[in-house]
Amino acid sequence: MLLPVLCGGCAALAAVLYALYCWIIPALVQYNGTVALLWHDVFVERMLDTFTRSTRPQRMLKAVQKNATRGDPLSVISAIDRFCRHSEWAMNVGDEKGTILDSVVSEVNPAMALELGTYCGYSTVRIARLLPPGARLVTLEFNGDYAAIARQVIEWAGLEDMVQLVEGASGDWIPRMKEHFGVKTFDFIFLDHWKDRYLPDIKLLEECGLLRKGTVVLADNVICPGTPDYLEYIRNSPSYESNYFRSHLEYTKAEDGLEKSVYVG
Ligand SMILES: C[S@@+](CC[C@H](N)C(=O)[O-])C[C@H]1O[C@@H](n2cnc3c(N)ncnc32)[C@H](O)[C@@H]1O
Ligand SMILES: [Mg+2]
Repeated sequence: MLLPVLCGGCAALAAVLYALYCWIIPALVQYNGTVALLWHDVFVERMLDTFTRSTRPQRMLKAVQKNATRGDPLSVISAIDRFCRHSEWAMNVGDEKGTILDSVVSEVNPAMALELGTYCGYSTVRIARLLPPGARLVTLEFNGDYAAIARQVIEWAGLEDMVQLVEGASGDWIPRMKEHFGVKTFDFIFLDHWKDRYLPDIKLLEECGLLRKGTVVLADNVICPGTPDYLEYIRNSPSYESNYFRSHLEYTKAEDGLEKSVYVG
């Protein structure tokens, strides 16, 4: 009498677990940004780091060394995108938002560009490959392990001559930009570091006189994880003309986007 009930219970539990594993978790991870970040950035990354005794940036670098051609930035970008779509998600701006980034960089054609948040150098390579001859990109990363990987990725792409990768925190380095790099103002700035730093750092860039009339500031992840205080400021300040580019969180179908803001003085 008890056996059929127990077997029925086990079958129902197995069906629920199967549905969770095959449909519910994958759908949540694809369409819900918060779940996606928790799943990929906390759960999966920690598990893979433990099992492989390596880090995600190290695994990404290996994918570049195995699949990309030295001196060919596009092949580096493709190798990273393939790794992130088929092996492991990572917090690069990604292929979908990357095409928006490309079009803004091409439109601005900056002689002097700044990136806050290098990680493994994916967006650095995307930006640097589009710069005109003689242009420079300064990119800031405060995590020494990420910076070491990014240097190798940038070198693999053959772009080391136009990129200055600085290891340090934005709050410390922005006030030293003029004196240290001989920068007058930036033509293009890509904000993609921790989201609670967007607002203090744009204000710091203003205070330090690093923006000129026409400087274009492009901010990633303004919806997911989200930068509400920055959006409130940049959209309501008379010093900027601001537009939202709707897209998706890197390598998922959850909504995210880029905010392009032109400094008008
Ligand atoms: C989202 S990742 C950058 C991704 C990269 N832009 C890309 O698309 O390939 C953010 C990076 O910013 C770095 N970061 C966060 N806050 C920072 C700060 N205040 N100064 C410098 N680096 C920072 C983090 O260590 C992390 O590597
Ligand atoms: Mg980002």
